[in-house]
Amino acid sequence: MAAAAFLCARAAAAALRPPSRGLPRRLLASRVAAASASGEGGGGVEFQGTVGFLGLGIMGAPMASNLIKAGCDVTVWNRTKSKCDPLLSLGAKYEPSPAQVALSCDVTFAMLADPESAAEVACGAGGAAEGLAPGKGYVDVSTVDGATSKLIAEHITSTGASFLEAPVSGSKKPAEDGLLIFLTAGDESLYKRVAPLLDVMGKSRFYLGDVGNGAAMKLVVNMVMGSMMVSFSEGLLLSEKVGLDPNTLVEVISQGAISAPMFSLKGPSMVKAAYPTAFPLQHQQKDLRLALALAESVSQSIPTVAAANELYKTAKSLGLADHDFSAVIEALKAKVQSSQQQ
Ligand SMILES: NC(=O)C1=CN([C@@H]2O[C@H](COP(=O)(O)OP(=O)(O)OC[C@H]3O[C@@H](n4cnc5c(N)ncnc54)[C@H](OP(=O)(O)O)[C@@H]3O)[C@@H](O)[C@H]2O)C=CC1
Ligand SMILES: O=CCCC(=O)O
Repeated sequence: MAAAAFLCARAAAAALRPPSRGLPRRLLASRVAAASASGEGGGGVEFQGTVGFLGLGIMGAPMASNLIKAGCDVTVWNRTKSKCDPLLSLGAKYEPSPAQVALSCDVTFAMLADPESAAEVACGAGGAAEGLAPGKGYVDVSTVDGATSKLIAEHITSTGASFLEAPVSGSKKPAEDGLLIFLTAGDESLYKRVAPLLDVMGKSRFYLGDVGNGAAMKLVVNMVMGSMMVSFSEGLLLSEKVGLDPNTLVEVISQGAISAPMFSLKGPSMVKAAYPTAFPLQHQQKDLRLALALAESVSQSIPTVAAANELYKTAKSLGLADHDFSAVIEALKAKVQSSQQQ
């Protein structure tokens, strides 16, 4: 086994020790490094091998970075090559296509924008499937629908490799801090094999059975989140309209039964009409679109989500696709303005 891979195994084992769970990741990473350097850290679960990472956007970059900082031997690829540079500075290797990453690594993770890009990177020309073979694993952590995930699973497993879907709950900051929540489904032995890596990048993980269940869980969580954000936006605007200070509303909400980290985190900047991107609005709208299709597939009506989706679509048409999803409040403002003009 390569020295770096061994270090990764020990780092991951150290990361699994119960007292370390929930610590700020930087502290954990330095603890892991110290444990490795001192020769401490035998026993526990070990990851044996090299790790590929495809897709270095808002989420993929910090996730890959945490693996590197934990001592893993990581090879990266991104469509826009310049986004690989910070990872290369940290010690990552580079390969010029998803196929070559998959060929050179034991397990490859993918964090892509949407179903189309996830399928293209896994199954398209030069895609990961071309580099996979028996004994290798492919873990798709992108948020996609179950049908896309099953399609990718079929391509991957037809090479003899194993497949795990593992979308994440948690945004940019939890990704940086290694505090994501993994919603996994698919090959259980691959799940167990990569568990040490998931524990470097996240604070918890769920194994949900067959491929499609992780995607479904993620879409249900995000449809609730998208509707909550719309309801919160309506409250902020209404409070202002009736002469209240929306900052006080944020504080009142934070102390009561509907308190949510999302409101406390995003409320103050929303009041200032600032939307620094953690979760791009276009991805939230994609998730609502996919959740609506999921609900349709079991003939369930989700009218609140349908209404929220329309607002995110309006926000996109206002040029806010790349802003944080909290910018959906601007679609409401536009609606209020146009109704006042009528
Ligand atoms: N941001 C968040 O808070 C969270 C996001 N997610 C989900 O994670 C996934 C990634 O999100 P995030 O990192 O925020 O998104 P970004 O938009 O920051 O990154 C998207 C990534 O996908 C790549 N990509 C897009 N289209 C293609 C394509 N056609 N071929 C190859 N690569 C492509 C981009 O490459 P390039 O750099 O070249 O554009 C980039 O690496 C999404 O599915 C999202 O829903 C899940 C949890 C939280
Ligand atoms: O998919 C994005 C989720 C963002 C979050 O969980 O805060």
